[in-house]
Amino acid sequence: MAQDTRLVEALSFDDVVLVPSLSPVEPWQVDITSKASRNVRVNVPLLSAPMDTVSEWRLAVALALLGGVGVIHRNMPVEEQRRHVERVKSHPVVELADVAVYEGEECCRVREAMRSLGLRQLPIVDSAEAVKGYVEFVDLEACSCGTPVAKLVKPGPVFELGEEGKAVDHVKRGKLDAAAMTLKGRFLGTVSVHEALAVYNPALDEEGRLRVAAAVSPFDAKRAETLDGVADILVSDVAHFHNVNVLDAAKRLVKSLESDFVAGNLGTREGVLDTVSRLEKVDGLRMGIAGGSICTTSGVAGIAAPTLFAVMQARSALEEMGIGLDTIPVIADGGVRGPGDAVKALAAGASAVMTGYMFAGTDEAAAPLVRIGNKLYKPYRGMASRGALEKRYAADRYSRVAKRVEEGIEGLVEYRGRVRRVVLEFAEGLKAGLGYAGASSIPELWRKARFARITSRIGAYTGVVKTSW
Ligand SMILES: NC(=O)c1ccc[n+]([C@@H]2O[C@H](COP(=O)([O-])OP(=O)(O)OC[C@H]3O[C@@H](n4cnc5c(N)ncnc54)[C@H](O)[C@@H]3O)[C@@H](O)[C@H]2O)c1
Repeated sequence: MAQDTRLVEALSFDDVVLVPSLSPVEPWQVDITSKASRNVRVNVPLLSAPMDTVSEWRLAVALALLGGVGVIHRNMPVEEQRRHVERVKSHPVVELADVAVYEGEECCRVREAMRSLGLRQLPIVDSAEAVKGYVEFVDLEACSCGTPVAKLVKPGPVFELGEEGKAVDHVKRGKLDAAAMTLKGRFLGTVSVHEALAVYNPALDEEGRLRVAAAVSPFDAKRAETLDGVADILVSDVAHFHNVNVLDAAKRLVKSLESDFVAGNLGTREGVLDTVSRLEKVDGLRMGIAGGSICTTSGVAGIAAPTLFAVMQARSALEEMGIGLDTIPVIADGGVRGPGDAVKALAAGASAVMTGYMFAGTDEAAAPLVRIGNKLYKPYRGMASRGALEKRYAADRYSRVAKRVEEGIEGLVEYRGRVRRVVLEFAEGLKAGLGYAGASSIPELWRKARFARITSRIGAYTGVVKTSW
């Protein structure tokens, strides 16, 4: 029977798994650096979605310090959006870490990783994350006997080492500035090897400033002009980029742009072919329609391009045009609940994932904390929800009303603390995933990954109520 082209298969994250492969790498050796757009490298392939409960300067700073990129939302006047972008660009690049003390095998791993990354110092911060000093491993060779030698290289009011006798010993036996030791402060705990390393890898531009992106509508030339050259990336933020009017507007818009331009959202191979062939400049593709946890487009309009399917479609289109996945990076946007979904998106051809949900409950997300009973939450809403649309029309006189229907909901997500933990756990999950797939980098994952269809959900997330994370 001839295949009915009116019915294609659109896979989403829960329809597939990646199958394990012979692996030449340990998870901690996996390189997860990637690209957010043609000219913007990231150390963690993670972008925050331009949503008004999520992405403002505070989250964008925290995320860039951790190696990803925040996309400032456009639900505000353009001058205000530009101030958010500038605030990120002018933020000091301080590497954040708590006090780190390493011993034995762990120390050897730190030494190895610090060497490979060319790192020489670990900072000490207070609870407000102000840097109080730097500890340097001056004799890394000493690791094999389990005794890293620490030296304070930038004295300041440091910390009281308290009952952490180990730390005191190391520091005393080392070359820590004695004067600094007597100052009162607070012991701030320890971090794992990976935490210490991840926080040392901020996403920076050529001038050493934090990377940041900003959302724009292709119809809003003034916004794009105001943000061009200030934000590293301008990210198109419309539900249906594959619309003749949107394409025409984007065609005019990109002509004079200096910043990278990411087109989207797109969901199909045809959409990508039309976009890349019509626009002079496409530096990334934002793929996925209706996949988000707060998105109701599929219910309201019967339309969806599930994120995994959309990434696969982009990959076929780029292959058809002979364009490398590394040249026009694909961003998987919508429905990414954690690193497992992200590994699948990357394996399908994405260079990075975009999420609002994973960040919505963090301290740094734009919405205020809400207490209900004895539990803490943060508001989270779709950008096509009633509240978000009302705010947009009120704040932005250039907005046009194209539809009179809501395509998103407003709700609450559980508070989940600092964004640092979310990103570090995410990075560790990715490394584990690539390790299972036998890939030491994302481009290798593109080549090696094998998917399998599954007939029902497997493993965890069934029945057992999680008490952590
Ligand atoms: N990623 C998603 O799945 C998704 C889905 C819905 C909305 N959203 C978000 O919600 C916000 C509002 O999005 P928006 O695009 O609806 O608002 P919008 O009013 O900014 O629409 C922009 C343009 O996109 C085109 N367009 C949008 N929906 C269309 C449709 N159904 N048919 C034909 N053309 C259409 C029209 O030209 C419209 O003028 C944005 O931030 C958007 O990213 C995202």
